[in-house]
Amino acid sequence: MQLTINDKAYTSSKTINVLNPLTQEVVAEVPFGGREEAEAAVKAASEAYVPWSRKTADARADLMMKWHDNLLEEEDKIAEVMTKEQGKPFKEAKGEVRYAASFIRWYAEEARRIKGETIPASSADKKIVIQPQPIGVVAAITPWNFPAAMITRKAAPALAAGCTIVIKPAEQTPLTAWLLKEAADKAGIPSGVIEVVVGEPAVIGETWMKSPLVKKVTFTGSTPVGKLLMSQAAETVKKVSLELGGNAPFIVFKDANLEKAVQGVIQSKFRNAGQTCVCTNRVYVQEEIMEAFTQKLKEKVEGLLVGDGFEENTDIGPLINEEALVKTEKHIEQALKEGASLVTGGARLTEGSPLFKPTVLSGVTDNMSCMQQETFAPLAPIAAFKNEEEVITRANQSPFGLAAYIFTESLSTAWRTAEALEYGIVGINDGLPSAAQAPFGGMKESGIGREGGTEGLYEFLETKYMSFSI
Ligand SMILES: NC(=O)C1=CN([C@@H]2O[C@H](COP(=O)(O)OP(=O)(O)OC[C@H]3O[C@@H](n4cnc5c(N)ncnc54)[C@H](O)[C@@H]3O)[C@@H](O)[C@H]2O)C=CC1
Ligand SMILES: O=C(O)[C@H](O)CS(=O)(=O)O
Repeated sequence: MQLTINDKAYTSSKTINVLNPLTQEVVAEVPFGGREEAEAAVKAASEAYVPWSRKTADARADLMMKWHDNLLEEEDKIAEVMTKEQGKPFKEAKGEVRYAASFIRWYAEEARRIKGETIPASSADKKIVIQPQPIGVVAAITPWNFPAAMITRKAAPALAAGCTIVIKPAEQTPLTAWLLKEAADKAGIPSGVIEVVVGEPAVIGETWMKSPLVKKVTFTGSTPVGKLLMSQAAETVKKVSLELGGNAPFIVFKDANLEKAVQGVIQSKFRNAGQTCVCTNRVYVQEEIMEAFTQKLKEKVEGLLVGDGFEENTDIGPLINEEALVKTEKHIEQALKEGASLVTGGARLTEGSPLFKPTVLSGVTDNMSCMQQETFAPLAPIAAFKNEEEVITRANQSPFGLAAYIFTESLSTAWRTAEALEYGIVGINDGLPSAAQAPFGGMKESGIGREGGTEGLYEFLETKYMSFSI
């Protein structure tokens, strides 16, 4: 695959192999850039910034919609590449392409509604006007788990605001990123407005964080890397948006609709083989319904098909790498050693396989690693709770605060519990709350800022006011 920066081929002679996580086969060999490529991308984005920001909102929006249309036209092609390099089932990959495109559409519409306002001045001879302005060149660093949507969730609001953007995709999934870039080029989005650099994470990251041309950094990935970028941003006081790790509690009250609650666990736990930052990581079930809920969940989980993402009925594909599999095995082993019980699953499909059986543990306690840490795998540990006050306290006992889920048929219970939970996203009888129009993001160490919604647009705008003496 020929990657370019500002329409010029990489100078880096280094390459990496993109591997299929299911088969370990080489999907493609791609150039692996470093400082030179990172600097060239920022230079191109900086040169493209003034012309792009001076286009009318309509002009930017029209080009964005052409990009949107190109993605939908190439849905199958992009999804096929995504399944090959990331492993998610093809049907999920197609859904991700549509989800990714939805951010472009939503922000193309928002571009036309970036408004200022006037403020009544304290004296008759003054007028005060607020004028939102684009922040400038944006640097985005994105993860492997959503190779398309995590790019457009950053690039779409940035372009709508009038910014240009340099993007470093995860080294595991550069091909999807490149297809998005090609679709943008085909839409007529000028060179330099979106630049994609595949290469050394630490080198590219440090180059962009040190560059005075980069005004904003937006990152989705692990909390440790997010903290590093935040510290690097301090040197030039860059604005940061961080979407980091999670540890989502899924709370099932005794009055919950059991069918809905079980379906909610399936949706929020096993999507992308449990490799999403909003995946349920802890299931809390009120003790009165523990037996009925666990049995129903066991039956549903055992109906999930683990296998090759290109098989039509596959529900769960491979984990991204061996490290992820070993972490999952350790979480299960430790829980069982400390008294938890295996309800279903608990191992790889076969010895050494990258496929992990969807697993449910019961009798889990809060001190276990599978409850304390983000497993990022198809593991659902279940713990019992007695009452609302207790479960809220336990659910909040985490340094993370991204997503949480509540299943109950009582509006009062739902409202009280949702308000008390320290999480940026709360699904109430809903296991799939993410949407382009909603401000996605976390509290505490799950991140800073929001992506999606109008809030997501303002992450790429500076607020300026002008005071006129008339
Ligand atoms: N919030 C989310 O959606 C995600 C959370 N995670 C969490 O992170 C854990 C580890 O996953 P990884 O893929 O290893 O995440 P990671 O944070 O290492 O990688 C995410 C992105 O950061 C880049 N990166 C890594 N080190 C960097 C550095 N020093 N400077 C600049 N960029 C750097 C990577 O190349 C990739 O593009 C997962 O198990 C999960 O718990 C991972 C991916 C997405
Ligand atoms: O980072 C993630 O895991 C995604 O943001 C999850 S979602 O947006 O697809 O819900």
